[in-house]
Amino acid sequence: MATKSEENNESNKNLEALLQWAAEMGISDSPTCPSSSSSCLGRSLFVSTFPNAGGRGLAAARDLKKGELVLRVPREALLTSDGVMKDEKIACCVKRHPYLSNTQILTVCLLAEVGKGRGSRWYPYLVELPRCYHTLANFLRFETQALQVEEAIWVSEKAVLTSKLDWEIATVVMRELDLKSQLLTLRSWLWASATITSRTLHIPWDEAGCLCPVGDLFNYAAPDEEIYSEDDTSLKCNGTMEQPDAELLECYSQRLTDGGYEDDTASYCFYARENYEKGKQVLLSYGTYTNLELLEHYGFILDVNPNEKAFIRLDIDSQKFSSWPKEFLYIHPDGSPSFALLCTLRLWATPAKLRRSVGHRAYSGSLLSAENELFIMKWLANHCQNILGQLPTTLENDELLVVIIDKMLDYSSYQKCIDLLSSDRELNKFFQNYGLLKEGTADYSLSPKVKKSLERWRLTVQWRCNHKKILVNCVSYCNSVVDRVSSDRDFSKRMGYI
Ligand SMILES: C[S@@+](CC[C@H](N)C(=O)[O-])C[C@H]1O[C@@H](n2cnc3c(N)ncnc32)[C@H](O)[C@@H]1O
Repeated sequence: MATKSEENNESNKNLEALLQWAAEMGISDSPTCPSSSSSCLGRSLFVSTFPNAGGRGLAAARDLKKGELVLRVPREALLTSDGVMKDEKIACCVKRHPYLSNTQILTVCLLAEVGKGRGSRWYPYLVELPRCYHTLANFLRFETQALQVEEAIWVSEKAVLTSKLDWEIATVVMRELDLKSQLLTLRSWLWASATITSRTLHIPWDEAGCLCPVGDLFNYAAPDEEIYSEDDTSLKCNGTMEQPDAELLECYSQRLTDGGYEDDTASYCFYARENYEKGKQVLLSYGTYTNLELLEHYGFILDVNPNEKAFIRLDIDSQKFSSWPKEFLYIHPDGSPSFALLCTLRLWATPAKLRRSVGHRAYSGSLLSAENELFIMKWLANHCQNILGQLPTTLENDELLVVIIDKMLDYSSYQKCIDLLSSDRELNKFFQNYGLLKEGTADYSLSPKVKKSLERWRLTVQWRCNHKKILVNCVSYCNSVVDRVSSDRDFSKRMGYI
């Protein structure tokens, strides 16, 4: 077995080979001043490791100015379905199966290129791809259940089932392509589709996107809040004060990226989203995602995510009271209800015969009456508390569990973890699942398989912690509004309650 230092040497060599190949393909971080260097990086960017912000990523090689072009990747270097299908055999095979989705086709193309080994024109890129992903489709049952929230479990189970179904359908084509047996497995499919969901970038001619060598080394930062605010009613209501405009939302989301394919130079271009000091990590916004979406598509979550939303089941038929779609009814990370949720609750708490006459005020975000506001705030606080009470563990439990899992991930031997086992039932269950609670197992070291599972489990516990924190924040938020409205008559007057 290779030692850690042998592995590091191997990985450095692979990275050097990638950067040299990329330079030969015309990829450059100095697009205005081409150089004949053996690496495509070094003038604006360099590869570095950021243990708490995405692992391997790109850092500024000099002070960078906001808006500066920092990397250009020519179309020829992009791994796209049409690029791979220049290979006649692959093209013919794929074309015989018109029912395949664009994403299935790109997944098959990626596996076909991997199957070519050194014969692939993207070989130096392919060997540098991660070996393992923590996107939801890779979660085992135990890890999925640990999300605790029914809707989140459903999203996770759907991701697992969809991937399996996609694989079953695509297997026929992969057989026809004579792919090696190890590339035909569900495991390989999950690897390839996670590579695609977590690394592709948007291109105008293929909805599956493209794999962008070197450009896919940028780690993620959420888009700036000022670009798009959920409570921006002009955006959501589009003048009618009633229906959010899907086209407008789409157009806003398209702007939330710091890179894009440019026809005039036939290349993917990346721009600095802000000023960066030399040595700082240069980040890219892949789009606006909640933590569950980040977990589903990218396999990580952000502890501070301005786009996080806690969707809660309302137990009321919200459609009867307002025209807001369900996806607009949620709680912000600071505990405040979304504009649409507030509006819906205010109308729901209004007597039926008055609803029509106060509708326009509710839709413009106005409070309806002190009584109405007190009622909905108390109701919402109570509702969040009930939801928290029904979940199997408390926020405090979960926070402790994350600390314990971190310790376990630090320890290489099972022996060292054993003391921690008595502290948590869920932890015992985890080890039982892997048959590690039998006598005589204390000397085992944690296998890579168990470690990967611990990492995925940590993500789910971290996700539910964040979700519970939002519900707790909502209770505090509602209570503070209740206190203010009921105790401060001046405030109530000022706000037009009385
Ligand atoms: C496009 S790749 C970025 C480069 C990647 N770190 C690598 O080593 O190849 C996207 C992946 O990087 C990781 N990542 C990106 N941004 C992150 C962040 N802010 N926090 C944690 N992980 C992040 C996730 O694993 C994600 O799926």
